[in-house]
Amino acid sequence: MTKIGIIGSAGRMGQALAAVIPDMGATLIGGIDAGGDPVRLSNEADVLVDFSAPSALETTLAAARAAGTPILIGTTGLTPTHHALIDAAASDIAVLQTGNVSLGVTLLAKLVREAAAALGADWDIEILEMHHRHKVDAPSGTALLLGEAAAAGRETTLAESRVSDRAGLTGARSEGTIGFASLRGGSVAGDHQVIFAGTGERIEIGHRAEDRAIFAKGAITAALWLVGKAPGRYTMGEVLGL
Ligand SMILES: NC(=O)C1=CN([C@@H]2O[C@H](COP(=O)(O)OP(=O)(O)OC[C@H]3O[C@@H](n4cnc5c(N)ncnc54)[C@H](OP(=O)(O)O)[C@@H]3O)[C@@H](O)[C@H]2O)C=CC1
Ligand SMILES: O=C(O)C1=N[C@H](C(=O)O)C[C@H](O)C1
Repeated sequence: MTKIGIIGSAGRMGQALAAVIPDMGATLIGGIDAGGDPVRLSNEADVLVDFSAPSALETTLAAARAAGTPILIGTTGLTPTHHALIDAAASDIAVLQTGNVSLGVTLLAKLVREAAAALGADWDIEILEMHHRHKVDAPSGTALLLGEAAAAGRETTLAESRVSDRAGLTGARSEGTIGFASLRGGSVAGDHQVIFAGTGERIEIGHRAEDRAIFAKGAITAALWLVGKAPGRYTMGEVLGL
């Protein structure tokens, strides 16, 4: 059976992962939290699953590379520097990083890309997300993933079109921008809505996560898929055949 090591094992996602692993033909061989040793875990595991904090990523990737262990990265709040580290690691090991491991959001991203391509820049795109009161990063990794899909549909980048800090006298909306709004409260597992606002009509498509089990199952499916893959950076679309 495939041996899985978890980075962030005592957290909300770590616990959700531990609950699904026995039913997915895998074994949980260990996990670490802040202060834990990723080197030993990387050497013992066939694949690592990371749902922790951005500050953990550099040492985790170094340990995974040294051991030749593939890794699924679900942690959000990553910066361009983290993405550069992931790109570098992908020259030695198989890596899949995504802001959302669910089937539903992976399909939603594809639909958003198609809609953005079909509608053109005079349809304003706004992305609304709501998460539980404990979440520490905003916009969510999923919202950014959906924004990237929308930008790709328009043949541009999110870096060129992102607006996520409206407050005060903002001025009118600039055409072609992609706006973000973040709500926090209660125990919401993760709601995302993409709004295409035209003149006189709107299209709204979205996804609601009702339980973290969908993330845990998606993460383990992806982790098992990564075992034995050549070094490189992979996507959930490739895992799910979408
Ligand atoms: N991609 C996806 O589909 C999903 C992504 N996520 C993301 O996963 C991450 C974790 O979410 P969640 O489980 O709710 O968060 P929690 O705060 O519940 O858990 C985070 C865990 O990571 C541990 N941790 C912190 N720093 C380190 C470190 N340096 N090394 C190892 N472990 C560390 C914490 O340990 P300690 O308490 O000791 O600090 C804690 O146990 C977030 O970034 C979240 O956005 C969540 C769901 C789905
Ligand atoms: O922190 C969470 O809980 C979640 N984080 C991910 C994100 O930032 O999009 C995925 C999911 O929405 C839950």
